[in-house]
Order: sequence, then C-alpha cells, then structure tokens
Amino acid sequence: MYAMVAPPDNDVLWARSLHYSHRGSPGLVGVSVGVREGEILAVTGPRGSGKTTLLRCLSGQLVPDEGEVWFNSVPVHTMGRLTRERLRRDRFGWIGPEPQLLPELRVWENAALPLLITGTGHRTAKRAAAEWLERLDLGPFAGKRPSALSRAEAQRVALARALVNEPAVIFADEPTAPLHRADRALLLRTLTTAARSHAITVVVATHDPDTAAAADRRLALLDGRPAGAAGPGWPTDTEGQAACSLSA
Ligand SMILES: Nc1ncnc2c1ncn2[C@@H]1O[C@H](COP(=O)(O)OP(=O)(O)OP(=O)(O)O)[C@@H](O)[C@H]1O
Repeated sequence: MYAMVAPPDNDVLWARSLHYSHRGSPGLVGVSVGVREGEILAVTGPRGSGKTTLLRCLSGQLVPDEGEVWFNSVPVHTMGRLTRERLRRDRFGWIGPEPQLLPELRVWENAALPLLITGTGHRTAKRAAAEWLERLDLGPFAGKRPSALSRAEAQRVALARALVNEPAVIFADEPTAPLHRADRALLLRTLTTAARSHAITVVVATHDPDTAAAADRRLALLDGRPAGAAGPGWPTDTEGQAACSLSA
C-alpha cells in the first residue's frame, strides 16, 4: 500500500498504477496516465489490450483493484457508488461503438436525455439538444424516431447526447468503429472540433490510426500494460495533430 498523493493541478484526470482484473483475467496491470484540461488523449492498442477497461476505470464505472483515479484533484476511487454515478452523470459524457438510442423516444429526446434525467426543464433541455443537433447537421431529424436515421446519423445523435450537458470529459470508446471511412472522418472531426471549441477533455479508445492521429497524445496499451512507455507506467508523448476544420 502507498499513501495517496494529490495529482498535478493542471491534470483534469489523473490515474496512478491502475490494476484491474475481470474475474481473475487481467484487464489493467499498472497503468498510469494524466490528462490535461482540453486535451484529446487517444488510448490505442489491439483487441483485448485494456482500452475499454481503462476508460471504465477513469470514468468511475469500475473501481480499480489497486491504484488511484482523480478528477479535478478529487479522488474517484474512494467515492461510494452513488457519488460516482452523480459524477458520471453531471461531469462526464460517454459514447461507445453503438449509439444505443432509445427507439421509442424522438431524436431530440435521446440527445437531451442527460438533461431530462437530471430534472432540467423540458423547454431548456429541448433547446440545448436542438442546438447540438443543428451543429451536428441533424436539425431536420429532431422530431423523428431513431429508426429514421442511418447508422452514421444515429452515432452523431449519440455524440450530441454526450455533449448536451457540456461535460468536463468525454469518454469515447471506439466511437468510429461501426462507420464507413467518410462517416468516420466526419464523426471524428465533429468530436474534436466540439471538444476544442468547448474546452472539453476527450479520452478516446481506438484501433483507427486516423482517430489516434487526431489526438494531442497517445497512450498505447498491450496486454493491459503501457506499451513503449517512456518510464515505468507512463505514456509516451506523441506529436499532436490538430484535426479541426469544422466549426461546431
Ligand atoms: N466483462 C469481462 N469479463 C471478463 N473478461 C473481460 C471483461 N471485459 C474485458 N475482459 C478482458 O479484459 C481484457 C481487456 O479487455 P478490454 O475490453 O478492456 O480491451 P480493449 O482493448 O478495449 O479490447 P477491444 O478493442 O476488443 O474492445 C481482455 O483480455 C478481455 O477479454
């Protein structure tokens, strides 16, 4: 055991020496990472390398077996379940490989869900959702059901849902995986542009070299460990490439 050490002030997210095993099978083995405000960090690695497990630990969905996770200098790993759920609801957005829209709700209601479930008034929630849907070229679909959408459009609604309460951090787990090349590029541009214009930090798990290249920095994992790290447990900094040409 070691004493808790507060993270550097300029890191929105900071994790130290994370270990997590899925019923005996290792998911993470000593991963440390710091993410600065407004930074886009790509977590890369082959299938099963621990990308999703890391995102779930950083976002408070999983509590690591060992190690620490801090958000804005507050320890997440010691929070109770309800506090973690509130943190995820209020400060984090999540987008996965599948849009997971609720078919019985309209597109705007799907996008507004994070606001509606926290008691934001119907009119305010609808306005916020409509603004994001407009920015993501989905304005005409606001009153339709998800069944009217293509896969790429549905994934952009999922992105609008992740952005609607302007979270501090968006966790994106293979967000472009189910899309064709052109749709991947659009989703990626939309995500990075929205994040940069609203100073939202993004942690994106990806196999896709274009998605990784759009990030400011990459953390490569292999078998739950940092691969090619610069020091024990620490990620390798890479040259970032700006990827925003769309104005969100
Ligand atoms: N719910 C689970 N139960 C058991 N083992 C799991 C579970 N989730 C993940 N694992 C195992 O943990 C390891 C890391 O999985 P994880 O999903 O984090 O990797 P990943 O890099 O995100 O992979 P992918 O690219 O396939 O999503 C793998 O060996 C995986 O089989």
